[in-house]
This record gives sequence, structure tokens and C-alpha cells, in this order.
Amino acid sequence: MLELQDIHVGYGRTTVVHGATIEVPTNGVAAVMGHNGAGKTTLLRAAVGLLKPSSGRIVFDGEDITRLKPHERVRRGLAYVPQGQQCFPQLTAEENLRLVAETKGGKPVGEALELFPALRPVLSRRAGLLSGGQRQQLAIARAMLTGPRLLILDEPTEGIQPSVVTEIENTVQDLAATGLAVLLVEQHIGFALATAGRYYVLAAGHVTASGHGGAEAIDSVRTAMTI
Ligand SMILES: Nc1ncnc2c1ncn2[C@@H]1O[C@H](COP(=O)(O)OP(=O)(O)OP(=O)(O)O)[C@@H](O)[C@H]1O
Repeated sequence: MLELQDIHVGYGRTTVVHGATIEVPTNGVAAVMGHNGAGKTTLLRAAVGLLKPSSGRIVFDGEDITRLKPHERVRRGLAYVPQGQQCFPQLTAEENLRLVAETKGGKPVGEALELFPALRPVLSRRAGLLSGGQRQQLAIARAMLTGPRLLILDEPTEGIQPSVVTEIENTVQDLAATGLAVLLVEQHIGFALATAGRYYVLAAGHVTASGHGGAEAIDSVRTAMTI
């Protein structure tokens, strides 16, 4: 469904990702793991059009989208949830959702609440006052209102209280179980491999290991991450 082919991308003259090739299958989940600074976020930014690769191709459903602008990629069915539970903190949870729901092609707020019933009781609360877990759910709910076919998540469990991490993990797994394709950047190896059919390890901007997900891949990933 999404193919990142030999992507080189970085900032100014500095190349951060050196020829990464990653594939997210239709209805499948791919996880990208790697240490801080490995280039995971940079690669996601290239996938959604926020950074321009210096070389390589991005193909979505057979179409070369390398030169498309971010909003054109959203229209084709890509949604991106950046790191850090990003919401408008001064707006209520409902207003955060309405910002997307009331744009052209947006889904009604009610659809997000069906997926995330835990947001119902906090709809009138300012997003900045929600817990990290609630804000993450809100950020994912907002992305879902664009009606994506591929959800790109950058470290959805980062900065979340340990007691709520499982809730976020379940949310991501439930979405994946509906057939939504997911590209997941994640530091929690256990969660990433339990969720993903395919994994990639990125180290210093290179894909150094890849394979099928599942608990049996844990040792290979751990080894790849210690190199
Ligand atoms: N806006 C920027 N301008 C210049 N360099 C940047 C910028 N953002 C990130 N970098 C650099 O690019 C490299 C990769 O960063 P990136 O955020 O992609 O890594 P990451 O694997 O996502 O790490 P983390 O898990 O900490 O988010 C790092 O050396 C970082 O300092």
C-alpha cells in the first residue's frame, strides 16, 4: 500500500536517512524501531510530505506521491499523528475534533466518539488539561476523522503514564484489526512486534534489520538495536 523506496532525506545539507526502503502492506501494520536520533521521525515526515527527499520514491496504492503536498496525501488517505500528543491545548477536546470534522471531507465528530468512547466525558475539557493518554486518544481520533486508509503514528506510547500505555496499545491494535493499514514508529519493542506484521530497525539512518513481526522476532530486533 505504501512503499518508501530508497529514501534519502534530511535537513539542509545534512542527510539523516540514507536510502531507507520500507513497505506497509494493504490492511497491514509495519513497525519502525530504532534508538533516539536514528531518523525515524524524519522518515515519517518524508512519507507525509513535510520533508522533501533528496532521492528515492514514495508510492501509495501504486501512485507515485513523492511530489505531492501534505494535504494532497491526506486526501488520498494518509493520516499522520506526530510525536507528543499534539492538540490545540486552549481548545476543548470537542473543538479539536470539530476542526477536522468541519473541513471538506471530514467525518462527523460522532464517528470519532464511536471509536474512542473514553473521550465522551471529557469533550468540554480543554485539551491542555487532559491526561497524556486522553490527549493521545484525541490526536488519533482527530486523524481518524480524515477517513484515512493508512494511519502513520509516531511513538504513540511515548510520554504516556505506564498504567495507560496498554490502553493506547489496545487502541492501535483495535484500529489495525479493522483493516486500517498502520505505519508505527515505536520504542516499545514488545508492543511493536505484537502489532506489526513487518518490522524494520533503523540505525543512524540505515535500515539494518527487517522481517516478520511477532514475539519470535524480539531477539533479532534486540540484537539489531545493540549493534
Ligand atoms: N528540524 C531539524 N533540523 C535539523 N536536524 C534535525 C531536525 N530534526 C531532527 N534532526 C536531526 O535528525 C536526526 C534524526 O532525528 P529524528 O527525530 O528523525 O530521529 P528519531 O529516530 O525519530 O529519534 P526520536 O526517537 O528521538 O524521535 C537527529 O540527529 C536530529 O538531531
